[in-house]
Amino acid sequence: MEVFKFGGASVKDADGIKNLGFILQKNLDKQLLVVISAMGKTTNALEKLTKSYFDNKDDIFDILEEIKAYHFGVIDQLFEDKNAKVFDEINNTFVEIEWVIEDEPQDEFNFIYDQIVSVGEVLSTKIVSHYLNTIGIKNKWLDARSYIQTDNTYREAKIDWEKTEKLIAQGIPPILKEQIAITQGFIGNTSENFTTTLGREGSDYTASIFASCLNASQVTVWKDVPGILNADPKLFNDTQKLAELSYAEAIEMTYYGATVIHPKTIKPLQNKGIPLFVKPFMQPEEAGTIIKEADIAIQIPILIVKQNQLLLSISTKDFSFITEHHLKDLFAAFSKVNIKINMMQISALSFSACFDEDEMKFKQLRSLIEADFSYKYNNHLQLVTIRHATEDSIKTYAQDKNLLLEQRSRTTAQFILKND
Ligand SMILES: Nc1ncnc2c1ncn2[C@@H]1O[C@H](COP(=O)(O)OP(=O)(O)O)[C@@H](O)[C@H]1O
Ligand SMILES: N[C@@H](CC(=O)OP(=O)(O)O)C(=O)O
Repeated sequence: MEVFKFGGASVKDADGIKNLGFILQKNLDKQLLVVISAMGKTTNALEKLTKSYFDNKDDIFDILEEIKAYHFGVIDQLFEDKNAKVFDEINNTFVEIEWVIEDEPQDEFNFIYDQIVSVGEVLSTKIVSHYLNTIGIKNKWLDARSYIQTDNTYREAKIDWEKTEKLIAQGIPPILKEQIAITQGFIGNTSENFTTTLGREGSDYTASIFASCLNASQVTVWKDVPGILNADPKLFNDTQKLAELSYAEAIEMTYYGATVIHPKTIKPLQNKGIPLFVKPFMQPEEAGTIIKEADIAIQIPILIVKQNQLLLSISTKDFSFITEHHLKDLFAAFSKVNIKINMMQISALSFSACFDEDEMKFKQLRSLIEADFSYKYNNHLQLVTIRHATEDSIKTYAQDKNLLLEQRSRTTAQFILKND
């Protein structure tokens, strides 16, 4: 069997959903499980709605109406029969949000976030499933929450692999023998039956979880790019496609911040030796990129840019050396507030760490360290990583820029730059 994953960009409008149908039509000879994200920028809009609800703002119903209008606009274009069941089903799905926002917020933000934001994937999969039925592609809509079991770390839920594997391996193969399965990316379920989400852009990871538990022969993620390129085409011209990548290189790229695939996606596939294809949904016949176990020499520099970085420089209050004892306390503080360090450097008198800007977490971190340490920081920075860097690539992307910190290893050069 195979797993396909369609992201938000591929199902952002009626034409996108028709194109998905076209791709599936060409793959009806396979046993297929299809994972789908929320349509277009729906997750961002639901995030905005959740914040507005939590902050008791007045614009909450306007935001909801906008999300509704977008979804009903798409189904209006897809379904000629205005009495089709899908209209009622989508309406009822929105009622789930209305129930939540009817009362004042009582629960913590992350819990509420997951109950509301998860609805985006429920909506998109219901629409796609009904549409496929109308064009004669027999399919079964599955609630991913009946399979993907997690802990209760809301917004960043951890998979309970044992339970998940059992549910998927027992429940799904008989369905795939009969028809295509359509399910949601990004969402899971706790043992108390509450909805969780796996972290932004987590649908790629969902595809990988299903594939691993079903021992799929391959996974294809359908994207708005020709495959994995040596840089984000939204930021750079003249990018080149990488036809093949090793699992290790793909893990490194996503670790350093290449957003084309969710960082947690590759490992479960690598463990089972399942190849991952990244293909363009607009040119489905194209080869795209294959990620697999192989020794693949990379011939060109790969460029990864992370925006909105904060560089924090920490010293002891009496300007004594930074010792392992200090580092132990500092790492404990970073870990406690859940800040992931993207790059760090230690000198005699200071410890510097670069991480994604997050006002709330940074405030918590400062309150943990300021009794023992003094600090200064710069924000709105860029972290540029060049894998397989050449002198030319370093000259082009880092030299003559406002450089705050750099680090180089045999394969990777990293630069923290101040935006001009
Ligand atoms: N190295 C890269 N190669 C290709 N695309 C990249 C790369 N780095 C970042 N991207 C971005 O990833 C986007 C596709 O990923 P994403 O938007 O998460 O897809 P989806 O949500 O549809 O699954 C592209 O539009 C591109 O801007
Ligand atoms: N809809 C979720 C999950 C996801 O993976 O979406 P996409 O496949 O469009 O990146 C998000 O936007 O975070």
